[in-house]
Amino acid sequence: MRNSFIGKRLMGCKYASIGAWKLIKNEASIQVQIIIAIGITIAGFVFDISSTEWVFQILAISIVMAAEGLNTAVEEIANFVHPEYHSKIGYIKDVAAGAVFFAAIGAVIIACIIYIPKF
Ligand SMILES: Nc1ncnc2c1ncn2[C@@H]1O[C@H](COP(=O)(O)OP(=O)(O)OP(=O)(O)O)[C@@H](O)[C@H]1O
Repeated sequence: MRNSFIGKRLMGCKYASIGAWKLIKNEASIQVQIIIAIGITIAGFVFDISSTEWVFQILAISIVMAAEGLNTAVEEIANFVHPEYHSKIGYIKDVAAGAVFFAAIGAVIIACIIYIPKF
């Protein structure tokens, strides 16, 4: 079963869920984003946002968290392959963090479009 096509896909899901749990358990930035995601989800129920608004809100939360997870992986690789100071490592880390910044800006804009008209 483990070596079958479906077995390998199921094992992939298992490893991915373990990775997600490691991110939640070990990474402060992901923990902060989970708190923000819970807060904005409660706001979604309080303000009774539409199905379309839910879709964009869930997409924004997922994209920010996925980008943050990938940024963490890049940081871990960089620290592993070159623990000492190097300008290239600094560049790599800054560029990876920049990707999270793009996702976060998009999420803030989506939140403004959804919630500002409700006040
Ligand atoms: N080995 C290094 N060589 C050069 N610059 C580095 C190095 N490590 C970190 N930096 C610089 O310091 C910044 C912060 O690095 P750090 O590894 O603390 O990332 P961080 O985003 O603060 O991590 P975390 O999300 O775990 O708090 C990087 O964006 C980079 O500019």
